Amino acid sequence: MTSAPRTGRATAATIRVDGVTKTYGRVTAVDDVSFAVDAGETVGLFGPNGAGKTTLLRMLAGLVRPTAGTICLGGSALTPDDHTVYRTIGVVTHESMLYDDLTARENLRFHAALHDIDDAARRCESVLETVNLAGRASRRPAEFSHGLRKRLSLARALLHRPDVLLLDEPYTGLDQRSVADLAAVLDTFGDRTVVLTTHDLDRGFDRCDRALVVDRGRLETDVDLDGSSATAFESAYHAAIGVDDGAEGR
Ligand SMILES: Nc1ncnc2c1ncn2[C@@H]1O[C@H](COP(=O)(O)OP(=O)(O)OP(=O)(O)O)[C@@H](O)[C@H]1O
Repeated sequence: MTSAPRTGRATAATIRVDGVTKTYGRVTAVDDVSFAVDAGETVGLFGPNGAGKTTLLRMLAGLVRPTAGTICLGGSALTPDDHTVYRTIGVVTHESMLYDDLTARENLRFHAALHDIDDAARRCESVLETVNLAGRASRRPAEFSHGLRKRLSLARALLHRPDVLLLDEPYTGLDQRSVADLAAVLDTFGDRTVVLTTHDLDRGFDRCDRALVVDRGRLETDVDLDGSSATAFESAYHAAIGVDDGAEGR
């Protein structure tokens, strides 16, 4: 069930992370991590609080610069000055990156203009429909609940039809219905590439093809979830972070 990191696979990797480290002063948030994600894979970054999941995801998104190592997206190295590669990714992080004084529709139109999206007006309406916010398009995100803001952030991330979607804790703060809506949206994302962080072993297991378990900044194991049961994954997860089954909260 536990497989080696897929860095040696023959297929062209959409994402390649090589020897990436991130330090903040004396804190090593991410410690010499390497992995690859193939086109069309959905990969979950799992691990306890402070493991380094968000830092890794933010480095993939170009929001944080690695202290050492390289990250390539679609064969191009992420560099601070080359913004073209960022057009191929959509990001949903804890910071919603929404403008509270614009309506939901205006937020999307603004983002569409930044990305020079063809047929922007129609695309914005289509994405609002996708995330089930068409009826609230004229309202401002300041009036939205956490779940609605998350949906609008997702709409913004999908707008420019990215090849890769990066989601930081997508399930946090969502009710059952919103989780189901998110699943439906991700289903429409089809065979494109998704990397997400989560504490939710069950939902992560349901959604992901692969789990990368991170602890204290290190990549501890790489689990093929398609070939695993939920129970086996849970055991592998707890073994990787060095605690007995059930001892670490979800
Ligand atoms: N901007 C920062 N400045 C200083 N330390 C940071 C910064 N960002 C993260 N860290 C530290 O890096 C380590 C990894 O943090 P990170 O947020 O990546 O973990 P995480 O796995 O996402 O945690 P959680 O599940 O709690 O969100 C932690 O020790 C954290 O305190």
